[in-house]
Amino acid sequence: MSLFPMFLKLTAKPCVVVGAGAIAESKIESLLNAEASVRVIAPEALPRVQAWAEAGEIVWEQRAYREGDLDGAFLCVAGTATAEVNRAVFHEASAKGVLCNAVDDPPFCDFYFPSIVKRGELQIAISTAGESPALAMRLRKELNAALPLDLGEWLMELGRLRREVTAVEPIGEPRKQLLHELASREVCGFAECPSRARAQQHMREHGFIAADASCESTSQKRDVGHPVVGGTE
Ligand SMILES: C[C@@]1(CC(=O)O)C2=NC(=C\c3[nH]c(c(CCC(=O)O)c3CC(=O)O)Cc3[nH]c(c(CC(=O)O)c3CCC(=O)O)/C=C3\N/C(=C\2)[C@@H](CCC(=O)O)[C@]3(C)CC(=O)O)/[C@H]1CCC(=O)O
Ligand SMILES: NC(=O)c1ccc[n+]([C@@H]2O[C@H](COP(=O)([O-])OP(=O)(O)OC[C@H]3O[C@@H](n4cnc5c(N)ncnc54)[C@H](O)[C@@H]3O)[C@@H](O)[C@H]2O)c1
Repeated sequence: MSLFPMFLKLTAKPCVVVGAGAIAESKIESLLNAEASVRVIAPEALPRVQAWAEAGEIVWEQRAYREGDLDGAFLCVAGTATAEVNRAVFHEASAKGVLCNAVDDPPFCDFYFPSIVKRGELQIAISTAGESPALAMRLRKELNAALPLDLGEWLMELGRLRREVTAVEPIGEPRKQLLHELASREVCGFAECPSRARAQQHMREHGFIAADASCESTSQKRDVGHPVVGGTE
């Protein structure tokens, strides 16, 4: 099976989760992390789901699923422990063009949940197309242990630097080459931020900034040092 990988912007998008047990809870959490507008439909909910409802972070409708619940939804998760209910959700979703994941039931999924390695805005999503979720999990742990813990902070700094460069330097080969150079961790990881100095030198040479402009980035003040490798999960 050839799956199409993508990263969705879910902010404020109406998402429905049917079920509020352990499995649904983890899906609700990842939807909330993506700032989705989450509506949960389930007769019973775990304490964390109840707490989200009490805090107004989700809407919980305390009842069984019924047809029509997906009206206006962008995406849904069928996460009850009853395959028939999950499949009914999937069928309504298909009829209405709503993307659906029926947990652990591949024929009734339009999309799969991947294993995720996260460092700030950096996300690596792993899928085996359902061949082996256990392998996806193992690779997630291996990547997590191998990647520097401060990668997210460094990426934020890199993004800031990139915006500075793209604001003044027109699209073209020199800009592209410079951005590749800046994205080299070996360059960016040092306390003196030669990466920023390099960007300034480049922009000076091309007349975008005054010759005496100084470097005011936080990366200059912070000793980023050598990358600390390894997450614990
Ligand atoms: C990645 C992760 C994300 C998440 O769930 O959020 C995820 N499963 C995870 C763990 C996991 N799931 C299972 C085990 C036991 C070991 C094993 O079976 O291998 C473990 C490991 C464990 O729990 O230790 C059982 C299982 N899973 C599926 C079936 C049905 C089937 O295969 O037919 C069965 C058999 C059920 C049964 O026994 O009847 C199906 C799916 N599981 C998927 C995702 C989608 C494909 C992902 C991909 O593309 O690879 C897919 C297709 C649909 C979906 O649910 O989205 C998450 C790891 C998160 C992390 O990194 O921590
Ligand atoms: N718990 C696990 O560790 C685990 C691991 C892998 C797969 N799964 C699978 O994930 C699914 C859900 O597991 P779980 O542990 O979260 O189940 P659970 O029994 O804890 O929770 C089920 C939830 O579904 C709700 N529900 C039941 N009937 C409903 C209906 N008609 N309409 C709406 N909501 C309804 C319940 O109120 C409850 O909130 C199951 O298919 C299970 O096999 C669970």
